Order: sequence, then C-alpha cells, then structure tokens
Amino acid sequence: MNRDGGWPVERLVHKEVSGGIATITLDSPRNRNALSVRLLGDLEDRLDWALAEEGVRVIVLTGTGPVFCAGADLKEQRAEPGGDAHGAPVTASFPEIMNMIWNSPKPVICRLNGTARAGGLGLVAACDFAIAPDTASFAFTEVRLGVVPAMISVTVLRRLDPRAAAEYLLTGETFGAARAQEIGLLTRAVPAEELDATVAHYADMLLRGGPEALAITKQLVRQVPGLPVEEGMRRMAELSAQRFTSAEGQEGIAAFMEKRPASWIPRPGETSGPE
Ligand SMILES: CC(C)(COP(=O)([O-])OP(=O)([O-])OC[C@H]1O[C@@H](n2cnc3c(N)ncnc32)[C@H](O)[C@@H]1OP(=O)([O-])[O-])[C@@H](O)C(=O)NCCC(=O)NCCSC(=O)C[C@@](C)(O)CC(=O)[O-]
Repeated sequence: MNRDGGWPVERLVHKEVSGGIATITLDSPRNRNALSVRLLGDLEDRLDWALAEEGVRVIVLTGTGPVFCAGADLKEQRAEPGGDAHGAPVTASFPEIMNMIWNSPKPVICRLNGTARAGGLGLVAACDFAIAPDTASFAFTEVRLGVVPAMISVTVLRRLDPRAAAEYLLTGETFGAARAQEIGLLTRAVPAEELDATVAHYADMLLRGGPEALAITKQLVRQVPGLPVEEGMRRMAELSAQRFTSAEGQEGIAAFMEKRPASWIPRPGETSGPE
C-alpha cells in the first residue's frame, strides 16, 4: 500500500543512470508502448529528472518489447460506442514532451528497440541521434486513420528529406530501416546484435565533449541554417570568442596541450539501479 492507502501504480517508464548516461525506458509492451496518458505522464516525469540531475550528461530513450512506440494510444482516442469524441488525450502532454527532448541541453540518443509508428516517429525525430536495428519498420499511418501527423510534423519535417516526407506522410506506406537512414529519420540502422555497442559508442563520444559546448552546438545545428550569412558570421564570431575564453574552453585547450583527458564539470554522476 502507498501513503494514500492505495496500491502503488506501476510505472510505465523507468529510469536508470550509469556513468553520466541516463536511460529512460518505455515499458508498456502490451500495447506496444503506445502514448497513453499514463505513459506520457511517466515519460514527462522521467525527462524532468534527467534534465535536472547534474551528473546526467547524455540521455538514452528506449523501450521494451518488439516495438519502440506505436504512436497515440488509439484505445484512449476512441469515443465510447455511440458517444462523441471529446478532446484528444494525446494532445495534452505530448507537445511539451517533444519540446523537452528537442530543447534538452543534454544530447538525447533514441535507442529504438524495434519498430515505430506515427507519434513514435515524432519522438525519434525529436532526439539528436536515432539508432535502430535493421529489422525495424516505420510508417506515418495517420492519414490511413483519417487523422493528421500534425504534432509530429514539427520535428519530423526538420529531419526528413522533403521528397521522402511527402511520400511517406501522404501515403502512410511502411518502409524499412535502411530507407529510414537514407531519408534522415535514423542516424544509423545496424544489425540487432550491434545496437547496444553502437549506442554506447555514440554516448562515449558525447561524454568526451564539454557539456556547455555540446548544448550550444545543439542549438547551432538547428538555428544557424536560418540566419542570413553576414549576420550569422558576426554573431558566430562573437560566440566563438566567448567560448575560447570560457572556463570550459580553456580547460579543453589546456588538456590538449598537456596531453591529458579534459576534466569537464559537471562530472558524470553516480550510478543508480533501475527505478
Ligand atoms: C506497431 C505495430 C506495427 C506492432 O505490430 P504487432 O507487434 O504485430 O502488434 P499488434 O498489432 O498485434 O498489437 C499488439 C497489441 O498492442 C495494441 N496496440 C498497438 N498499437 C496500438 C496503439 N497505437 N494504441 C493502442 N493499442 C495499440 C494492439 O491493439 C494489440 O492489443 P490487443 O489486441 O492484444 O489487446 C501495430 O500494432 C500497429 O500498427 N499499431 C498501430 C500503429 C498506429 O497506426 N498508430 C497511429 C497512432 S495515431 C498518432 O500517433 C497520431 C499523432 C500523435 O501522430 C498525431 C499528431 O502528430 O498530431
């Protein structure tokens, strides 16, 4: 029993931290990690934790079961037989979750445990890296359900090649992992047995970068292409000068000159088991 006298509600999203890497795991395989109100609530809570925790430097988002995420929970979105559909539960917290991942100053790696559909692909596109087994399949199924890929378009259209975006968002056709990599949805499609090593390789490379430098570079990747060239050059020269004189920049340069690993602050945090 919990403090309120009720039975504890089992979490649908778990967290674990090891060596500066927080792993957040969607764990509702029964409905293929569909974006139910409960799962979204737990996911927001776990992201809040990972973003606030000083020792967490990299976030890995993954799932259990054969599917990473099947998109909006269609059982929740369906009206009672004969009743009217009142509101759409998925629209309450999903936008904020996508914002949290997109704007996270800590890099986020999506480790797809398998296939993804619709809203699940919005999460994939929000993450900075997406690594999937080469057996996974993908589809933007919304139009086939008579709904639209509205919220997810905000992240997906920033990743996908425009021709491919029109093709797959309009047709709802299923495509494989190699094609997903080709069109910009995935960073890498790898044999399943190489999935964990590939994720660990990216996480390790990210831990070598200065935390502030990574957070700023993440913004540059998104914002600089939208700047006019002259204004971009001026603003970036100012930013570059600030970074050379920052404590983090000076530590990185000193480490190079002294032939030693850089000592970044915050340092990777304590390890704690699954929760
Ligand atoms: C994912 C595969 C390929 C796995 O395929 P599979 O592994 O063969 O699994 P399955 O199809 O046998 O499903 C297993 C169980 O998961 C349930 N399930 C499965 N998906 C959902 C779901 N979304 N919501 C609720 N329940 C779901 C499904 O109903 C079933 O429950 P059971 O019959 O055993 O009780 C298949 O299950 C599938 O195609 N699912 C539907 C995917 C889909 O079309 N999702 C669209 C969601 S709409 C959306 O996301 C809108 C949004 C957010 O993008 C809008 C916006 O951006 O604005």
